[in-house]
Amino acid sequence: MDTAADTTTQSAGLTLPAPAKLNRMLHIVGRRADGYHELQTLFQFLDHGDTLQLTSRDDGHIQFCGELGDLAAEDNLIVRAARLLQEHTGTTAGANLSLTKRLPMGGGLGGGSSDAATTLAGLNQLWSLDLDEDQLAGLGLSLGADVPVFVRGHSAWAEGIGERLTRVELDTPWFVVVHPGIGVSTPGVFQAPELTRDTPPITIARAIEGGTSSWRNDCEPTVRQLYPEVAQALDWLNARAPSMLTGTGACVFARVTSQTQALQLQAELECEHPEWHAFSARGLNRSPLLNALHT
Ligand SMILES: C[C@](O)(CO)[C@H](O)COP(=O)(O)OP(=O)(O)OC[C@H]1O[C@@H](n2ccc(N)nc2=O)[C@H](O)[C@@H]1O
Ligand SMILES: Nc1ncnc2c1ncn2[C@@H]1O[C@H](COP(=O)(O)OP(=O)(O)OP(=O)(O)O)[C@@H](O)[C@H]1O
Repeated sequence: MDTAADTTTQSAGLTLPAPAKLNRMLHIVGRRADGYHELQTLFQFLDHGDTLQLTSRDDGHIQFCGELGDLAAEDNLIVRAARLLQEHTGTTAGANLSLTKRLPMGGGLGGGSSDAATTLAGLNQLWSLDLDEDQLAGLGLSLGADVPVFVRGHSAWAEGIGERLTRVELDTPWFVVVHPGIGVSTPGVFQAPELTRDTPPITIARAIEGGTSSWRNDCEPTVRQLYPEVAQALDWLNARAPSMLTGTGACVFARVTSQTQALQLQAELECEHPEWHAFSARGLNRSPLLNALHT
């Protein structure tokens, strides 16, 4: 039994958050030749998300443990991020990666992208690789367009397919986030003929000066049409507080004025709609990942 080695590995471990994101607004301003859509969006983090435990091992093996349904290891963004870092740096180190999954998969909260970013940043530290933020964000982009914002860890205005980022400061209200218990297909939404793809581009200043009451998500009308459960959740929330879709859904979120109001709304919702899942969380302009890495 290799107790001494286990103890050493344990003491070198890290426990890090992989927070959710919200798209506080999302405009589709065009479509590229490869079919991907050009977006303008405001990203903000939530103080709610997954937790990843990372410990180093010296046999080069990447061992994952966690509940991700029937997702194959080669599709798991955590495993892919770890292998990408190994290939890029040539390190001989391996890792045990253990995930506590709280964010619904494919919910528009960016859980998979956030897990990947936490893996990149955590292993960079654990393996003493010394890659800088730009290098990690570049690697992250090859895993998914939403990964760089989680690596950089600041609220951001994003353009392109979401990879051109400008840091911003947004209001940080409480939110009630609701998953209406169904899965939304992101490719399906982006392929829908009725999707609005020609919103005129605006400047960051105009987006921010317009304020929360002017923010909307161009995917919302299409998602409402394709998924009546999302429409029902939005209508229920909108009757009580200003509410929107995040990403392509399925999650929707209500902006409220206090934690008390958030918890009251969540309790009312859980009573009337036990088939939906809800949580309350506060908006953050700095990701809890940055705080955890720099303490
Ligand atoms: C819409 C956002 O939620 C905004 O944060 C994200 O950009 C979506 O990111 P995601 O869920 O990681 O989605 P991806 O796995 O990158 O894309 C799934 C599919 O959606 C379509 N897609 C996605 C993003 C984008 N800007 N244009 C697209 O047309 C593409 O067909 C792509 O194959
Ligand atoms: N570690 C992971 N956690 C969650 N999903 C993962 C992971 N690795 C790969 N995936 C795949 O990525 C898909 C999208 O996951 P994710 O939870 O990031 O979606 P999302 O919340 O809709 O993100 P976005 O807002 O970027 O669209 C999942 O349906 C799943 O197939």
